[in-house]
Amino acid sequence: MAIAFLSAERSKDPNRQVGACLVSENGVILGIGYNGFPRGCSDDKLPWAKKSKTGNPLETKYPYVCHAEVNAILNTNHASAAGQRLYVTMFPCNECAKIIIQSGVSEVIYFVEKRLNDTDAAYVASRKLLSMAGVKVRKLQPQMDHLLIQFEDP
Ligand SMILES: Nc1ccn([C@H]2C[C@H](O)[C@@H](COP(=O)(O)O)O2)c(=O)n1
Ligand SMILES: [Zn+2]
Repeated sequence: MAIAFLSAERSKDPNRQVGACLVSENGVILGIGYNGFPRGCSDDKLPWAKKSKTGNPLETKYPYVCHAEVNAILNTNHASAAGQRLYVTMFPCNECAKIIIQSGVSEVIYFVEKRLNDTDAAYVASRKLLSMAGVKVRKLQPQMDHLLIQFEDP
């Protein structure tokens, strides 16, 4: 999870930085991702706004941004994520849940949930899909509340 948090630091999303880390059954790191625009799509040419002043959704980040979970899965060299665990700083949305399921991930370990109530359809649908597909889901109970990384000569 600490690697997922580190990865989230690289996100350019001014409102929310999400990180994910895919590990094998044996705990070997296979892929890391954070939320960002697709490769070759410049951060300077696409909007990071949550809302558009004109009401045009194309002026917001949502149609363009790749979620951290998808990036972590796609960044691995493995054709299938079968048996693997995905650590993610935020509970996955329904679109990510579909990809998590289809790629064969066995377990999702998350840190926080975005949804504020039970009516947020994307997160309710996500839970429903993950449960139906038999993907284990659990909230991390961290054994530490921070991790210090100090850049100095060892
Ligand atoms: N599980 C998730 C949920 C969200 N994201 C990304 C997508 C956006 O860049 C950001 C959410 O923005 P907000 O609506 O809170 O301003 O987080 C993700 O990567 N994984
Ligand atoms: Zn998502």
